[in-house]
Amino acid sequence: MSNLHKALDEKLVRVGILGATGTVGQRFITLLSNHPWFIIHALGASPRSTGKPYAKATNWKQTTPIPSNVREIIVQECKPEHFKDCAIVFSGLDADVAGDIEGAFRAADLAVFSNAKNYRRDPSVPLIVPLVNDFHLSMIPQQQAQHQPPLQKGFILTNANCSTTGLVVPLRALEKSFGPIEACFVTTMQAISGAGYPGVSSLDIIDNIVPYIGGEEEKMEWETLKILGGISEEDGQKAFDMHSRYPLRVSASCNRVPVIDGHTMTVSVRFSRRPPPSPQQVREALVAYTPAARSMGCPSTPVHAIFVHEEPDRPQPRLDRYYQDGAGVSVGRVRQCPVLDIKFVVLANNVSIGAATSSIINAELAVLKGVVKLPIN
Ligand SMILES: NC(=O)C1=CN([C@@H]2O[C@H](COP(=O)(O)OP(=O)(O)OC[C@H]3O[C@@H](n4cnc5c(N)ncnc54)[C@H](OP(=O)(O)O)[C@@H]3O)[C@@H](O)[C@H]2O)C=CC1
Ligand SMILES: N[C@@H](CC(=O)OP(=O)(O)O)C(=O)O
Repeated sequence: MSNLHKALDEKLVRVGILGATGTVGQRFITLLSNHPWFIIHALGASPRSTGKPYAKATNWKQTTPIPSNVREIIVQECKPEHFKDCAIVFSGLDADVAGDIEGAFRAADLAVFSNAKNYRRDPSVPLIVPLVNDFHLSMIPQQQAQHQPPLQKGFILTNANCSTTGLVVPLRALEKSFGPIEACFVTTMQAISGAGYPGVSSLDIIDNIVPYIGGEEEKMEWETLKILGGISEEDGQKAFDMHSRYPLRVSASCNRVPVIDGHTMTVSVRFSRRPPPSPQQVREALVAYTPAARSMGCPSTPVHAIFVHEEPDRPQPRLDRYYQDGAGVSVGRVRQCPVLDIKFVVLANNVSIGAATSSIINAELAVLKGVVKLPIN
């Protein structure tokens, strides 16, 4: 065990949660209330909630009770002064307000780990799915140096759209084993909780499928390229290469289905390599995939980044979304595709690995890599 791991086990790191009362915020609360390194210190939400004890402010929808250590914490306005003692600030803010609030927190030299879409396209902000592209953390010093005035500790790091997250984990595993993928068709069946609370009206979604989620297809199509791309450097300036060295084309079709949690998607891929790998080789590569976060000892990383089902009718959201506490990605039905090369089904828990769990593993990685500055570093 490293000295840093030992120090983290002995002294908990204070963290705050913005948007703590929402769907993603509640998942943060559940996961962080017994985290081995982090302790919840401050909570923020909208003016509707501020000044109230957390238990009164939130409309709790989790299957476990509100943790006793957060029930009485008074919800604050999302202003940096209330979070100045937090080494890490997680954000589950509504995208309508996340841009300004997260920007103000960064300017106050706070480290922000965001679930919102607002900064994902920013060329200085990493978009990190921790089971895939942890090395994009190396962009943070440049973001801090370019900020006016330059920052010592503050930055914004985002995680991906929940559907993108489920897609890129198996794609990375396949590219690692078989080289570039040049085309990908993906069709999603997305849970209602993806739209927050109260989200989609029951009259719209019961006995129905809604074949449109605003902005979702575009996000899947470009976020995938930023996440799977490398980082290039010219004249001392780093830039995300958007998978441009081996162009990948993604076509996404997104649907809302009457499932509470867990985004399912069907995926077909074409590899550059000829002949392409067989379904059995693909299965083996997915099972063998071990992200750096696991080898580095990030405590929230799942044992199996990808669990491959052999049964012909899995994964299913109701049965598989809480496996490994929702932290891994489930894959099944790996088989030949008569149009592209290989097709399979993916299930990812949108609120866990698709949101809060990814943010938390990103923060664990940032601590271990010294990107989050702690007195114990
Ligand atoms: N749900 C999911 O599966 C995923 C969501 N995301 C993203 O995560 C973020 C949160 O989503 P989700 O939890 O579903 O959304 P919710 O609508 O459930 O929660 C939104 C949160 O933002 C707070 N908020 C709203 N307005 C303000 C304001 N003016 N000032 C401060 N806080 C405010 C709310 O506080 P209050 O309760 O006081 O109104 C609440 O805590 C969004 O950006 C979303 O796009 C990303 C991936 C997956
Ligand atoms: N739009 C996603 C959830 C979400 O909020 O995505 P994003 O963080 O990319 O806006 C869904 O409906 O399932």
